[in-house]
Amino acid sequence: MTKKDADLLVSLDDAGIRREGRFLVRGVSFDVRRGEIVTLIGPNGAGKSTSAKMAIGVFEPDEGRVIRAARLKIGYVPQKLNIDHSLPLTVRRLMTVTGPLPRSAIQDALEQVGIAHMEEASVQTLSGGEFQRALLARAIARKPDLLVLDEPVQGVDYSGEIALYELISKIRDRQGCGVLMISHDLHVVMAQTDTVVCLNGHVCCTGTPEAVSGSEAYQALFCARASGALAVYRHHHDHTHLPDGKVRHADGTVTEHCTPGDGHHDHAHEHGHGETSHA
Ligand SMILES: Nc1ncnc2c1ncn2[C@@H]1O[C@H](COP(=O)(O)OP(=O)(O)OP(=O)(O)O)[C@@H](O)[C@H]1O
Repeated sequence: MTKKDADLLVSLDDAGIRREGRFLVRGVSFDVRRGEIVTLIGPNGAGKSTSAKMAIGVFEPDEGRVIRAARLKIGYVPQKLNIDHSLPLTVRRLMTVTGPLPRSAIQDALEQVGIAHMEEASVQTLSGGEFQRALLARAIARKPDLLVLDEPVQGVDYSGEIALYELISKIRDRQGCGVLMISHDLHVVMAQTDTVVCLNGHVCCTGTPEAVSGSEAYQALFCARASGALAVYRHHHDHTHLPDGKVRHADGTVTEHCTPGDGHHDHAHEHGHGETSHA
């Protein structure tokens, strides 16, 4: 990597993907370092999965650059996993479908995610939360440098979501890996995230979520979401997305779209994410 940073795992610099004559995403820049949790948020179709796939090398950028650390080991939890439900598949087998693993590595990974007792269970019988844990175990079993999770809380209830994000944070602490997560929703991931990248076809804003300290603040966050109130995090904007999809710039001009050149305010302000017209 050219960036002089021993902990840097992956770096996207103004990266974009073009398909059929249009950009799915462009102007995407962010870094993931060892020990850091970076969360991509944004509405459906915002380009979160596409950006994550650029980060891990599934897609090569059509513009800009993506650099990865040499010999980077990646553990990936995809958004969807098509499992043929007519075939019996145990959790242990799920762990090894993409390659062999020593039994001790399987057991250690299942233990880390809290389902060691389910090694012989059939995948079809797992609850949503248990299934996500099994996928997580599969991704961490080979001790990746970078763990990439596309919507890790699908099919998981509310308290299960919090438990899963806490688990991901624990895995980061224990394995010292970097984590790139995708979420629809900042509110629940907020407490476990170091950096948030808000996407809407491009990077709208990047920032550090407010530190959530102690159980009281954590509760407040939980209630804030339940009541439809807005979580607060810091970021910088120099343009506003209007409800009709147009973009109002700092100088008051309105354009059909934003451009990768759209930067950020030079002063921080607090912003309720639910209020932006990204969604
Ligand atoms: N291979 C492709 N060819 C053409 N369009 C694509 C391709 N892959 C994705 N898209 C489109 O690119 C846009 C971004 O998709 P992407 O899956 O990255 O969004 P996302 O933010 O992850 O959305 P979601 O929250 O719904 O998963 C969408 O409009 C999608 O339909």
